[in-house]
Amino acid sequence: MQDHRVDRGGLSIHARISGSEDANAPTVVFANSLGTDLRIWDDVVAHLPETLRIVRFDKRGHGLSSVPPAPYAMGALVTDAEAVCDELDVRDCVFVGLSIGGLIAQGLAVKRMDIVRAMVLSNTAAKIGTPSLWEARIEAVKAHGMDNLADGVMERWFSRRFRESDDLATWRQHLIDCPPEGYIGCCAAISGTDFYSSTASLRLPTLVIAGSEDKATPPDLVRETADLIPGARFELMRGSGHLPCIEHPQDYADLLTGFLKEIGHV
Ligand SMILES: O=C(O)CCC(=O)CC(=O)O
Repeated sequence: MQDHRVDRGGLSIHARISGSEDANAPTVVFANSLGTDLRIWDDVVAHLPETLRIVRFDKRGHGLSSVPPAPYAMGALVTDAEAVCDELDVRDCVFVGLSIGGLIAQGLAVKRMDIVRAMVLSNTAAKIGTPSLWEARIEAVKAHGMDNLADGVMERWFSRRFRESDDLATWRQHLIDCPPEGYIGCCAAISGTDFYSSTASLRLPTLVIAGSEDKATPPDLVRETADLIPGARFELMRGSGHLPCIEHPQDYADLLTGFLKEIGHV
């Protein structure tokens, strides 16, 4: 495993490579969700074929990346992902994006077909929420901090079964540890993003994953985005909330591996 720092004009984006050390190996890139860092993929990565080169990164304002002042533009988040891929010589990858990571995937696929050969859009949509929802979330964080948000977020992130387990505390703490500036910055980026037209123009192999108990991006919303892309396959993970990679990592890895086999990436 190698950690990298990708310079973005004074900002530093933290990236991690695991799996194959061969830069020519088939590559899978993972982009995570709001209020999380690249550790959400740990248990999925452990179940993927060893032949893959796996690249993960913390978007700006999250994990070990820099925290510039909010607000952030979606274009900047997409350019961060592009810079990570260019710096690490990623071409023809399968780009897996969860929630805001899925927005980044859609933006990057439109911009850089040489980088993205296929996408996995997980618990995401072409447009997530409304500007008023995001404005209220931003004001709540400014007024009361991350702790105050945590109970509501856990309800949207996880199924009831998971919320009653001992594992919840770890992920709740990750959310509370997220820098408020980074969280607010990314809320603003989501608020300003509507990819309906550009995503409808995409023609590349796409797997779309939803969680039956996802209250942040419910299955119907996710399916609507799958329907925009001709040939996209929609999969519903039963008993999962917004973060199926944490709740059911083996099943999630199996879905990814099946898709990678279908498109000849493993
Ligand atoms: O998870 C995301 O990236 C955005 C959707 C969201 O707001 C999830 C949550 O409720 O925290």
